[in-house]
Amino acid sequence: MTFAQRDLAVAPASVPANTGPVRIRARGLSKEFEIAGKRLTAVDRVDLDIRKGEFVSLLGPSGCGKSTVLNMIAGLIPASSGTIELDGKPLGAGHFSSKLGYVFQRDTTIPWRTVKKNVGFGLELAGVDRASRDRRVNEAIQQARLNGFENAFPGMLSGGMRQRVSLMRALVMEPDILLMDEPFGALDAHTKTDMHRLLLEIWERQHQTVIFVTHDLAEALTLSDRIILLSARPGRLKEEFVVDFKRPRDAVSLRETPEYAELFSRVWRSLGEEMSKVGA
Ligand SMILES: Nc1ncnc2c1ncn2[C@@H]1O[C@H](COP(=O)(O)OP(=O)(O)OP(=O)(O)O)[C@@H](O)[C@H]1O
Repeated sequence: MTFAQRDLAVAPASVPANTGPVRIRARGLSKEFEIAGKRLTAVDRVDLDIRKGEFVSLLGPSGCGKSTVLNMIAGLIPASSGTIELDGKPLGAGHFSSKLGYVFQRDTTIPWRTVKKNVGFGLELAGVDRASRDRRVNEAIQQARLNGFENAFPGMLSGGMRQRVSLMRALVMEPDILLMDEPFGALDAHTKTDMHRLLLEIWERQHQTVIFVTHDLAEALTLSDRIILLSARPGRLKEEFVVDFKRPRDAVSLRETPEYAELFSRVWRSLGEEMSKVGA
């Protein structure tokens, strides 16, 4: 199925996200770093089950190990102990699966390539032929409302537009698992909300399995099916929250509902306990 066909095939919204098969399973996942001769436990025995098509946010205070968990799942860094399985098969460090797409917080656009060439970079590396590449890139550019900027260089774009380029560069590869590390952390509130709308629009059609790292509770509530709260370092599982607001969601009007306010204050209290440990 092409990017466009898949995009048009509206996924059944009524299927509860948390009853599908487990795609990513982590057991006893731990990571120790050595800093100036001292061992630091960043992540401590984390167990995760992320189901097919689920949108899960990893939330926690700064430095609690969220990115470290994501990087271990991506195979970018090895775990000190524990296991990670993808569809029931062990996933070792360095085994970056073609099923996985990764979007980083920092600007990863390539300054000397145009928008079109940035979006198509992965397809080019994968050896996709010119005609299919052009078609897929053009569709992605339309979808991200970047038309008119195909031949612009990243330096000519706003931060939000650059992040849309990075997002589409990952999505054009049609990953069915998307790992996102505070992708909108550097954007102002309005641009961030625009990105939430774009991501929700795409996800609600394609239902990728998403792990989204953030320390922004409003963002986690807007986007996710489930929030996994990590404790202050060393990152341990503290609490899980099911976010069952109906979909499709509107990133702005959702925040005006009583359900949102109720869940926000519940998670806020638990997150606040961990935040205060960091500050102490
Ligand atoms: N490569 C590394 N070498 C040494 N220490 C590291 C390394 N990467 C992360 N750490 C440490 O591990 C801990 C967890 O870091 P991590 O970046 O995973 O946290 P985080 O929850 O994603 O933080 P933030 O929200 O601020 O991005 C921190 O104390 C950090 O200093």
